Amino acid sequence: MSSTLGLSWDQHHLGQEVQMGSVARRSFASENVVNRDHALPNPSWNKDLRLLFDQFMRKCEAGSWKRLPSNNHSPQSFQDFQTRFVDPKLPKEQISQARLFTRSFEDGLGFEYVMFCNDAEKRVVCFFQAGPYLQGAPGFTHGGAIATMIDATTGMCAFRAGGVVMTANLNINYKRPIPLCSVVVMKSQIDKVEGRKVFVSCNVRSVDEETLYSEATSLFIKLDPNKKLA
Ligand SMILES: CCCCCCCC(=O)SCCNC(=O)CCNC(=O)[C@H](O)C(C)(C)COP(=O)(O)OP(=O)(O)OC[C@H]1O[C@@H](n2cnc3c(N)ncnc32)[C@H](O)[C@@H]1OP(=O)(O)O
Repeated sequence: MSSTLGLSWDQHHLGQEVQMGSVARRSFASENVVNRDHALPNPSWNKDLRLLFDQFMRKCEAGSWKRLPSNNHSPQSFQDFQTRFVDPKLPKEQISQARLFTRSFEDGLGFEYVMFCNDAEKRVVCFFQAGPYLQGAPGFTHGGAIATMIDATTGMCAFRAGGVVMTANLNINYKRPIPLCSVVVMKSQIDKVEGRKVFVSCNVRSVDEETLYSEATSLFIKLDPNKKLA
């Protein structure tokens, strides 16, 4: 598959590391939204996801890896992005409705995941549990959902290395179908940076690493602060 997917920095991470379990309450338009950190265990996480999470939290204590928090919306970063790259005359109403696609499902139904980064090695690892609403072929995860998570993971990798980027190209080889509700390990790394181009690769494997589900390469472009996107 070759596609151009994804605004590939996660406007909700933006390099902020927050305390585990922290909950920020924001008044947003007329509604109050509990904007919690979704990259923490919840009752829908299966044993594999919890084990991987615990294993990497121990690596975080050792110092080389960092857990990346993840909220479903962030008015401030949205606004910063819009001010820098988007025509300010575009309608603002939709901002209050905006949610990060991958965090828009109820717990356990869609994308359950946590990412960890190792900035020194320019790597990001994502542990992803595909919920039942992500079905494609019966019993298996939809290819678009897999592409979304590859885009999110490689995008985070590019963002950590290069700042605000967008996906210009994403190529995926789907080698084995991913059983629905299973956990997979997505490992991404920066291959090279040429000017504004950031090349990232990614593989998706089973928890025991025996099965290679997908392989991907992505090209991200660092946004030019002097160019508007729209
Ligand atoms: C957690 C993650 C959240 C994910 C949220 C998902 C949100 C979304 O789905 S929306 C995002 C989907 N992606 C997009 O919409 C991007 C659309 N594309 C664009 O806006 C532009 O093409 C953009 C910003 C990528 C690059 O534009 P621009 O800054 O003008 O760069 P441009 O000058 O054309 O190119 C820069 C260099 O990259 C190269 N390049 C650009 N695109 C490509 C490409 N597809 N393939 C190869 N090279 C490319 C150019 O040739 C040029 O190279 P060089 O410097 O050697 O001449």
